[in-house]
Amino acid sequence: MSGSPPEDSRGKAFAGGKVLDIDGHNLPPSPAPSTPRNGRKYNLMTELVYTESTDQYNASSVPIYQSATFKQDSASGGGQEYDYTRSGNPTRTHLERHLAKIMNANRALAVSSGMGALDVITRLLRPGDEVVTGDDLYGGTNRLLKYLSTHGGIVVHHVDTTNPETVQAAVNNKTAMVLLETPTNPLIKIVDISTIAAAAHAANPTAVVAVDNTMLSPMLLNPLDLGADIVYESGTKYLSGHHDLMAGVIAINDTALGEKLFFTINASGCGLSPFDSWLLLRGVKTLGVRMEKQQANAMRVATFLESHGFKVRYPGLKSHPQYDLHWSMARGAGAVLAFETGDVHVSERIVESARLWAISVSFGCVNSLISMPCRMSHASIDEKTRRERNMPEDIIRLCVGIEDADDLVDDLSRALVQAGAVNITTDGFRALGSGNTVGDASSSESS
Ligand SMILES: Cc1ncc(COP(=O)(O)O)c(C=O)c1O
Ligand SMILES: N[C@@H](CCSC[C@H](N)C(=O)O)C(=O)O
Repeated sequence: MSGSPPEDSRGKAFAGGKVLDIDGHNLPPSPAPSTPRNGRKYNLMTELVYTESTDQYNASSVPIYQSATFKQDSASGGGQEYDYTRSGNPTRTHLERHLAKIMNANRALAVSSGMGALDVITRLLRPGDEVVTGDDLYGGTNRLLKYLSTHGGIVVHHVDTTNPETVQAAVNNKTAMVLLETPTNPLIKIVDISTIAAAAHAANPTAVVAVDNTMLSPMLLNPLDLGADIVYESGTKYLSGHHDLMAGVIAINDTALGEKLFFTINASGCGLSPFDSWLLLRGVKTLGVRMEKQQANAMRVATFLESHGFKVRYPGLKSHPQYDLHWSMARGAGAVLAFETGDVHVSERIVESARLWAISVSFGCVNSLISMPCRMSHASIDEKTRRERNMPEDIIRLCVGIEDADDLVDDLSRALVQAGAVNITTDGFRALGSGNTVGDASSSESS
């Protein structure tokens, strides 16, 4: 599906050419797709901040076109780029072109939330279609898929996506979509995008492979380069980085697929607002520096926990069972990690003892968060299903921010001790039930 050359659909609309939607109707003029994906001039850290001004006054920060409608030159209903902000807005177009560039895509589309992005994508499905997806998925994704299987006539197969053969076995000629997350949320399992995309396309060439890249962001992973047809992510997380907006982003290479997705966005009215487009563009510019610091802090925290005997899930650690696979695809480990304590009440006490780490859902923000996924972000997955999918109730998720690493480790260390999560001796502490006591409870630099 991927790899079609870029095409300016706006040109077709203006030339009076017919661009038809999936049901055979004329499409409204859509804002021009981005410049070609290989049109990057600089390295990613530079491209994140570099945009060519499209403003008549050469404004350094793109203006917020806070206008719902645009005056037209004539009554003929054509001949200009924008008519109504639901269909297109200059601030949103500027953002979308910037996102397409950094997501290695021909086109990017900005919508009102990550779930809004998935909703748009799943409207490609028709009753009777099948979806193959993971058994460890963000709770909201699971909820939307469950809704579609209950009310939309879609058959959803949840399989172990860490095993490409299992995915391949689940794909058949009714499979319209393969939906992947890597690392998975919250168990931090790694999924081999290239192998699965190749196997899915071989088994059914019309199947669309969609990857949720929220956990890593385009800073660390480009699923389109690995054979995915669609990449989407919650812009609420790393892309914006400050938890001050909700946004979703979809990126594609295939022109026709892009038009279908744009049609749904315009028809359903979920395009990102001008103000949030501006905020997201501002956030993206610091994605590189934020991610570098967040990853360094996450590695420090993961190493600290592991050295004190906790079972830590983080692809930056060599102990991660899919370490090599992760690094064969990605440029970094991200800043979300999870660990278990063996006791749900101990986990609860750790979370509630933390002070610097805010008890909060979400991730990708500049400040550090701590949560219990089974009770918070993934509570919409019922307990029986969580058990069937081996989601440990005691799992704690840490979403690491840009604070001073010593402060983060010290606060966590204090919370572990206060919660009674560790055995303390004169020479240090170690996770309950994990063997010898090592480390020094009073120092973040221990072991
Ligand atoms: C992996 C993942 N995908 C998608 C979403 C949905 O994003 P949003 O909250 O912006 O709707 C979230 C979190 O909410 C998420 O964690
Ligand atoms: N109440 C919300 C929970 C949002 S979870 C946000 C984020 N994806 C995370 O993983 O923390 C809901 O029901 O969707």
